[in-house]
Amino acid sequence: MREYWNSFASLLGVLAFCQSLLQLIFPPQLRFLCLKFFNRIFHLFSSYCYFDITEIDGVNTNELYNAVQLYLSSFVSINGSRLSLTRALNSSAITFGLSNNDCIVDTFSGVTVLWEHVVIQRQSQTFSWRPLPEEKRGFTLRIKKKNKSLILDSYLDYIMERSNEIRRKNQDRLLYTNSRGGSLDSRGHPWESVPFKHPSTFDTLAMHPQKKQEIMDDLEDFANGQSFYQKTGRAWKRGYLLYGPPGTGKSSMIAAMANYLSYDIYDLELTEVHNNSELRTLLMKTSSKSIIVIEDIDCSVNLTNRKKNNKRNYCDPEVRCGSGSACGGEDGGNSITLSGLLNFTDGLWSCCGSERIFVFTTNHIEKLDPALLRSGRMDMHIYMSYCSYPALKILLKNYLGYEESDLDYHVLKELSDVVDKAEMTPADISEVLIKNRNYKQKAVTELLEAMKTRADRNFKCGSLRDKISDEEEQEKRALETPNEGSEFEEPCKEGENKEKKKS
Ligand SMILES: Nc1ncnc2c1ncn2[C@@H]1O[C@H](COP(=O)(O)OP(=O)(O)OP(=O)(O)O)[C@@H](O)[C@H]1O
Ligand SMILES: [Mg+2]
Repeated sequence: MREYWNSFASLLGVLAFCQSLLQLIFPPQLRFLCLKFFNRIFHLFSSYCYFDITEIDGVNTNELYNAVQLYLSSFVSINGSRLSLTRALNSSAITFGLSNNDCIVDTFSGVTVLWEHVVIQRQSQTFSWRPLPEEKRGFTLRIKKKNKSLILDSYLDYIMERSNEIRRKNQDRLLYTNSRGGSLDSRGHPWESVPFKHPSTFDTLAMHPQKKQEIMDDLEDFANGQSFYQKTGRAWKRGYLLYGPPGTGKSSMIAAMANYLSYDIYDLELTEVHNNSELRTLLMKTSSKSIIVIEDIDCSVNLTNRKKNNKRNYCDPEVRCGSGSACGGEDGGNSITLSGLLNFTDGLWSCCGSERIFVFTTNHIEKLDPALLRSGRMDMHIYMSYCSYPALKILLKNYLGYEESDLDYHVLKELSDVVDKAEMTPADISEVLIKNRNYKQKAVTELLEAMKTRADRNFKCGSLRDKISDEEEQEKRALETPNEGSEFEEPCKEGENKEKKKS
């Protein structure tokens, strides 16, 4: 045994001597070239080839890296021996991942591949125009050279598909916001995200069941319509305009849509967008299977029609000063224009990515520019109305567990008579029901009382309004030089005006 150790020690000595000799003879550059050369030779004769998938590709986030990470996380918990566990802020799901510099084997169509998660420290002196993560992360895929075509043709596509599926099914969907005002994070993203957990669904949404079904069918058709959109040459996107008084469920409807289709939501805050090109960047960074929302579009920014904009926009950075210029305009330096927004929803840029839904909401549809409303731009205009009787029944069921048959016939009759006249929003009604949800009878009685009071008030206000506007009308007509002949037409005009007011 001692002899064996002696010869091993002398061998090490010889090796150390050879190494120092080599270092003496070969300068470092030459050594590096030699190593590279031997590496090449090794790869030439090796039966394997390698693919590096880095987390950041130049300056952009590499989607394939995220997809691989997600894909591996689906089976790494069973096969891996050393795992990294992560849980995003506010998320309920724990994600398994491959530990740093660890490997895992996968099989696809009978072919075995090896994945290695490579993590190295980033050199601090590396120059970058934005902060980069401290570690360089990537996956290395090792496959047999003879299987290269199979892997490149189908395996990577399969990974992308699977990762999308996994993300939709297992992971929390995300609610994105651009509240950082255009600045990018270390991975080059202008959006910030939190897990999306809104409980609103089409079941909890109080609206006419037929209208609800129409919307659900439309969403379903859209989600399954890839080949239709392809065949007809249309971008795979759809626009919904939700309008109606506050508290009628526009935001709840968006949440229900996202939950129904399992889509992410991008809540676009227009006041945080400085110009049209920033808007385009935001659009480019949205993923497919998502809903892009602009709430209260009438009050977000001063969007006037394109003609007016053209006149006014001598100070539009994109027209004159070049993108990013800081020349202020009427709207205090915010140079996002209606045409920019229209391009965002409808132009060439709107179809980067696919399967996306645009939803705009407003309380005042009459304030919107007709260009935004023309058909093809917002495919469906959905009026979210005051609570109707069918919607009221849904609220009674959801909040109190009351079916129609559980309520007294007379109470039902009273409710159905007064609900339209009361003009109460589902938000108003749900407030009354929540307050008394432990005393169901009391809840119904109080609701009926509240509705009657509102209906009474509306009636009085309505007749007062009619009276005032009739007087105003008469005064106006008196000032507009009345002539004898016009008296003949008077009753008819008045009738018309009343009709208009009603509508
Ligand atoms: N149609 C509805 N069905 C069920 N609940 C509703 C409905 N409308 C409103 N609500 C309730 O009222 C609350 C406010 O509704 P929501 O925020 O969706 O209204 P909104 O129309 O978006 O209002 P705003 O125009 O002020 O943004 C919600 O939390 C929800 O509980
Ligand atoms: Mg809302």
